[in-house]
Amino acid sequence: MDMTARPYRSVLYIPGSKDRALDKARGLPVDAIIFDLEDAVTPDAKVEARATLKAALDQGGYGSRAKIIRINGLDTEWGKGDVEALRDADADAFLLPKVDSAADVQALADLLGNGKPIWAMMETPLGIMNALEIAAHPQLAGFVAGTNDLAKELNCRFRADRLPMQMALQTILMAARAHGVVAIDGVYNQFKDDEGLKVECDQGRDLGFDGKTLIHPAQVEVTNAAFAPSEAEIDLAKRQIAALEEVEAAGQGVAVVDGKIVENLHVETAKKTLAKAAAIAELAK
Ligand SMILES: CC(C)(COP(=O)(O)OP(=O)(O)OC[C@H]1O[C@@H](n2cnc3c(N)ncnc32)[C@H](O)[C@@H]1OP(=O)(O)O)[C@@H](O)C(=O)NCCC(=O)NCCSC(=O)C[C@H](O)C(=O)O
Ligand SMILES: [Mg+2]
Repeated sequence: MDMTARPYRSVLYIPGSKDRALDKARGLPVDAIIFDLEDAVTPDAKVEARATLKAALDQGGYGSRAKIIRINGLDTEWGKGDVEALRDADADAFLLPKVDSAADVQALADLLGNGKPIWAMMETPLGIMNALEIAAHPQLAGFVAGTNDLAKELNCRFRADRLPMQMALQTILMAARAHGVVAIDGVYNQFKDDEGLKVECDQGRDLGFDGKTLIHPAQVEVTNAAFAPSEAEIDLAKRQIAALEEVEAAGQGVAVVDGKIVENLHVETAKKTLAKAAAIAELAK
C-alpha cells in the first residue's frame, strides 16, 4: 500500500492486549489503526499482548484501514521482543515511541531487517529539535505527535489553544512536509467532549496535519468530518480549476474567483483537495 497517498483523517489507538477492542475496530470507519503495545498496555500484560495482537492480525478483517504497530521503545525490556514477535505480522508500518534521533529509527530498521515503513512518535524535546534528520531517514514514512509526553517533558499546561505546543507541532509539520512524510496530530484526552475535540481537530487541520490520533471510537465521526474536504472546499476547488482553464485558453495566467486571485499554485492545491475527496470516497466503498 502507498502510505502517503491514502487518507489519514482518523488514526485510532487500540490496546494490543484487548480482544474486545481489537474486534470492535474491524467495524469502525477509521482510516488507520495503531495497534498499541506501549502506553495502553500495562507492564504485566505486555508479553501476552504480542500473541493477542498477532492472532488478531492473522485473523484479519481490518479491510482498507492502514495497520500500524506501536512497539515499546528499544531501550525498554520489551522493545526487541515486540519486533521479534511481530516483524512478519500483517501490518503496514511500525511506530517507534519517543524517537530522539535518526539513529533511533536506524536501530529499528536494523532490527526489522525487512524494509517495512517506520513511523516515529514525536514527543521528546530532542526528537522535536532533530525532526528534520528523523524525517529524512529513508525508511521514515510518518510522524505522530505525542502531545501527552510532550506536555510532561515541557512541564507545560494543557490549554484549549495549545499555545505551549505550537512550536513543537509546527516543527513536526515543517520537517514532515520537507521530506514528504505523513503528519498526524496528537490525541484529545477528554474523549466524551465532542465540542472540545472539534476545536482541536480544526486547529490541527488549519495547521496542516493529515489527521488526528484518537483514543476512543466516540471520537471518529467528528475527526473524519474535520479532516475531510468540506462541500464548500470541493465546490471552490472545482470552480478554481475551471476558472484558470478558461483564462489560460485566452492566453492569461491569473483568474479571479470569489474576489481572490487564482494561479497555478492554487490549482495544484485544488487538485489535491479533489484527489483527497476521491480517496475518501473510495475508502467508504
Ligand atoms: C479510554 C478507555 C480506557 C475507555 O474504555 P471503556 O471504558 O471500555 O470505554 P467504553 O465502555 O466507552 O467502550 C465502548 C466500546 O468501545 C470499545 N473501545 C473502547 N476504546 C476503544 C479503542 N481505543 N479502540 C477500539 N475499541 C474501543 C470498547 O471495547 C467497547 O466495546 P464493546 O464492549 O464491544 O461495546 C479506552 O477507550 C482505551 O483504552 N482507549 C485507548 C487508550 C490508549 O490507547 N492509550 C494510549 C494511546 S494515547 C498515547 O499514548 C499518545 C501519545 O503517546 C502521547 O504521549 O500523547
Ligand atoms: Mg507518548
